[in-house]
Amino acid sequence: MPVLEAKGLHKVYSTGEGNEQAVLLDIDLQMRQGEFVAVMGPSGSGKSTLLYAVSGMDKLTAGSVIFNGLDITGLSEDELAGLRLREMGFIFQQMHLLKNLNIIDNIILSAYRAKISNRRTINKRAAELMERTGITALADRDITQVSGGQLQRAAICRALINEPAILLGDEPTGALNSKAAGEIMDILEDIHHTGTTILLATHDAKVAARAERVLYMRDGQIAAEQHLGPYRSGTSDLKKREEMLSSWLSGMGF
Ligand SMILES: Nc1ncnc2c1ncn2[C@@H]1O[C@H](COP(=O)(O)OP(=O)(O)OP(=O)(O)O)[C@@H](O)[C@H]1O
Repeated sequence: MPVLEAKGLHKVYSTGEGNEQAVLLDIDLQMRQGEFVAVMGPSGSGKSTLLYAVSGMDKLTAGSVIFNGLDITGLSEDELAGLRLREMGFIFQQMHLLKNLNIIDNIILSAYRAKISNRRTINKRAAELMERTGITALADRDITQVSGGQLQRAAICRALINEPAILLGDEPTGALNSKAAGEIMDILEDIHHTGTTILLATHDAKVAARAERVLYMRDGQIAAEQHLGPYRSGTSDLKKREEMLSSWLSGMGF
């Protein structure tokens, strides 16, 4: 059973004075458990909208999303919020960490909200995640006292605290320099290898080269896709994958 199955996703925005803009056009997408998929495409092609649509954050004009066998299209806002909290992890620029909480409290907050574990288990998992992402020493820091890369590591810990079935990322390395971006991708790669399904939107071929499959969106449609196959971390293979992907993308005018 696919972890995520989107059928005929169609999204139309009203742009005022009776004008409408179709942003997603009959998109079909299936992701298997543990798969790592990257979505690329020009600015405005619909990548973020696709992520919002599959997570139920945006209402569809038509189509359905089946998540772990459950059709989520007809769920209420509360049911969707609960599902996202427990089963989906988000690394979106718009979902900032909370300013009045330190790093550790930002990470554990959604675990307390989800009420699926006790305090001891939550704290243990947070400690493991911080260790894995190299931010243990920053647990008590205010979020204004850490770097952009460290904040992004904390956002990854927050996204994973409830052990989601899928991790969704919108430009997870967008605000980072290339060294910090590479480190974040190493972490996501490691998370993928432990079995987490990942769907990322990115402009960066270096980021997408880690994925097993890359979708290319144009004008609200998946215009093409490239199967790169599994990537073995730390191998020189990454450069080759990136070159192959870049030439595929330039063939499509990206
Ligand atoms: N709330 C909205 N109302 C109207 N149009 C919108 C809204 N949100 C997005 N759009 C439009 O939908 C289209 C797709 O936007 P989306 O953010 O999904 O693109 P994207 O591929 O993620 O772009 P980028 O790479 O720049 O982030 C754009 O033309 C955008 O202007």
